[in-house]
Amino acid sequence: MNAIDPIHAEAQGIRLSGVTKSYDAKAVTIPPMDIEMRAGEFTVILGPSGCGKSTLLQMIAGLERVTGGTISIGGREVQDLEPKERGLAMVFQNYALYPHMTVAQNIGYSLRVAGIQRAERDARVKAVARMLGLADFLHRKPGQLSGGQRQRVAIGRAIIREPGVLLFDEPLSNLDAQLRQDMRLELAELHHRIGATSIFVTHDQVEAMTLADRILILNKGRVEQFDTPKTIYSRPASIFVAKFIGAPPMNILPVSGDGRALRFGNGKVFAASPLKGEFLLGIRPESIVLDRHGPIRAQLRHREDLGSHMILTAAFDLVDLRIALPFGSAEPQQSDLHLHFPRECLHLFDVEGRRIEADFHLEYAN
Ligand SMILES: Nc1ncnc2c1ncn2[C@@H]1O[C@H](COP(=O)(O)OP(=O)(O)OP(=O)(O)O)[C@@H](O)[C@H]1O
Repeated sequence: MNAIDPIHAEAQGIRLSGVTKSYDAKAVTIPPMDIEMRAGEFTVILGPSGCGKSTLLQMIAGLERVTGGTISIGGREVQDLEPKERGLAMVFQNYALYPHMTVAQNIGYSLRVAGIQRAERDARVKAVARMLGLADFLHRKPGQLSGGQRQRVAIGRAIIREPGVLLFDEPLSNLDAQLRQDMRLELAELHHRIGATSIFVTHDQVEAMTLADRILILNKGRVEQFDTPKTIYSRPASIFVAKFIGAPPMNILPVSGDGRALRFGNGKVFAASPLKGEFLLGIRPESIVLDRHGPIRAQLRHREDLGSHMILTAAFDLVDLRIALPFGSAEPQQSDLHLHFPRECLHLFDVEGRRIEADFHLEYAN
């Protein structure tokens, strides 16, 4: 133990090979999955309700059995081991604290079970409590704490044994918006201090973008993309990812290519490109530029002022375009909008919704 960071874990890498899960013979919840999380990495699992986030986390934790495949932690196969034999700890959404025990007893519980001497236990409980800002509450019962303090106790209880892997299942979802934000920052800092490999399940894309080294996006149990927040945002691997990250979601426009150009907007806008067939072009609302000389025309239908920014909805060709304007931008004075789509902000997908890297540039026909 070192004097500044009393809790420091030996981080363990995690590897899933061909892991599958079926709760019953009729449906496959997780088709074969191969992923690897590096030692010390912070992975956020993100996806819509029912996509299998908790199932995946619980298989790693050992609370659900795998139907097939292997899970290794630190190079050791664990899929047949009990949760307590896997060298990990878990923090849940409902804190599951012992109500009759004090904060100190809750945090130190696993050390007591492990037969660690009182003096050492007390010293470690105090160190963890200091780290989590709980030093003044050690003698209180969970019922005398706020939601955020209770969640810190649950985290303290998880980290005190210095697990190589920490698993979080929506730990912040019961907290109000301000507390969520504070706890998010605390968790990020804690992760850096402890150094454990962390896996965090959430519905919240802001949590995912701010906490993760890499985000694992699941769709019906399949991995859509597993990459850094920056890459997920700037080079989404599919329309599913493109629309899942970012609010309002990315605009998607049908385009068709004749081998020389991709045309959209009644053929008035085209992209010189050798692609042939039907495609989908994506542009984020915040990437569209209002520009008096912009060659793309759209009809303003609706505006929503959100304080920090404004969202315009405008009819373009057969779709409604969403346009996000930062706070302080000049508001359009008429319903006839002139827009510009910067080339570097355009994404191209095939009709199945998979990203295509293609060389093209926009041109306009008058
Ligand atoms: N014990 C179970 N028995 C049968 N089916 C289950 C069981 N647990 C989960 N499922 C099913 O497996 C699928 C994935 O569920 P899971 O809870 O992993 O999703 P999730 O992404 O965590 O969802 P949410 O975000 O709503 O918590 C769902 O279709 C769910 O109905």
